[in-house]
Amino acid sequence: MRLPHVLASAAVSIDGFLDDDTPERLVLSGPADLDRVDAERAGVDAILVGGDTVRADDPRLLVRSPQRRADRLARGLRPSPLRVVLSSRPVAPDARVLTEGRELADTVVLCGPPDEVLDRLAAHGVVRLMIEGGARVHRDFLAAHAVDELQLAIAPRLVGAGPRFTGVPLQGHLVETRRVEQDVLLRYRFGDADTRWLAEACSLAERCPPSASAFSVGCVVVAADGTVLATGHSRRDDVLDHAEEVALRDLDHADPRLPGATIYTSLEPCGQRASRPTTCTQHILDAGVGRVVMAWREPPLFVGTPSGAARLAEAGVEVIERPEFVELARRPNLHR
Ligand SMILES: NC(=O)C1=CN([C@@H]2O[C@H](COP(=O)(O)OP(=O)(O)OC[C@H]3O[C@@H](n4cnc5c(N)ncnc54)[C@H](OP(=O)(O)O)[C@@H]3O)[C@@H](O)[C@H]2O)C=CC1
Ligand SMILES: Nc1c(N[C@@H]2O[C@H](COP(=O)(O)O)[C@@H](O)[C@H]2O)[nH]c(=O)[nH]c1=O
Repeated sequence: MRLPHVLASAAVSIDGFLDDDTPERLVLSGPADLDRVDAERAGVDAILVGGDTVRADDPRLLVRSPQRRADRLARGLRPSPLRVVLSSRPVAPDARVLTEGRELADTVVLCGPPDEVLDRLAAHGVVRLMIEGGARVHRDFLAAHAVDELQLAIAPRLVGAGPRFTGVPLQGHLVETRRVEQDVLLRYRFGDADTRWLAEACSLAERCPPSASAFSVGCVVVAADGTVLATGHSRRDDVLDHAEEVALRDLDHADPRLPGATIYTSLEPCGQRASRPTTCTQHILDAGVGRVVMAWREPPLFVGTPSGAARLAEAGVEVIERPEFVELARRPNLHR
């Protein structure tokens, strides 16, 4: 996994179009899906579009919800993510990405191949990037194998003519289908199994209610055949909840798939805790899960000597650490 983590987001018609062939802007998503996209915007560091999308749609590319803007501010972020326009020429001075919301977000214009653009954004501290189109930008980033997650909303209409959502030959892995009123959201991830499930665990960590006195962690339990058995994130059901604890709580420990399953977690499972008597390390051992893939080794912030990974390894669990995910795992943590 390289940084930034890239979420490509698009709305298409049933027949695969991103827009029609008229000059008027076509909004395919219904209100609930636009609100879902707004929540995704609030969870990234930058939103990127191509120059033709700016010329065709004149978007503002801002988080719309006042509550989400306030939540970002409370996390020490700008109210809305950095706006990035990919273009070989200057953006028209009257474009809304330049004239509107300047107090909420900056706008930069970048030019160059996807890898270079991503390196420049990473160097400026962008850990999560959302690409909102258009067709060419989606195609170029997919072709460069630079997309980690694709969110495709299918709207209930046929368009007939216009720019299509066109990719390249690339195998995706379906991680979720969700009805959003009249639209259907399809979520795909790319890459090998460990990479895509650890990235998914890090994305789940973004859902944690913020806390100054506990970590924000996400976790996915995946069977050997790729079936997701459970997911969890910190404080999911109760303020004291840990991610692995809630995921394993949802499972029957007699499930024969658990010994062959892997727990993907954005933080090393706790080996000591003050909040409850049973550690996540113990929950994992009790459930008999055979493999743990983790992103961030627990820093000695809340307990003196974090020891979860060592205890799991001593007990015969295969433990794999993927340090290239550390920045992604740290991002939702206020005290990082
Ligand atoms: N339904 C949906 O979710 C969405 C639909 N859309 C629709 O998509 C259409 C636009 O898509 P499309 O026409 O493919 O255009 P894009 O928005 O993908 O922009 C392509 C243009 O951006 C510039 N550009 C792209 N990549 C780079 C790069 N790496 N470096 C420098 N410049 C770059 C180039 O133009 P130049 O250098 O001349 O600026 C290029 O022609 C519109 O109709 C819009 O409504 C758009 C977003 C979302
Ligand atoms: N049409 C369309 C999308 N279009 C995207 O949203 C941008 C408009 O942003 P804003 O001006 O901030 O509202 C537009 O330029 C394009 O990137 N997105 C979606 O989720 N669903 C849709 O149907």
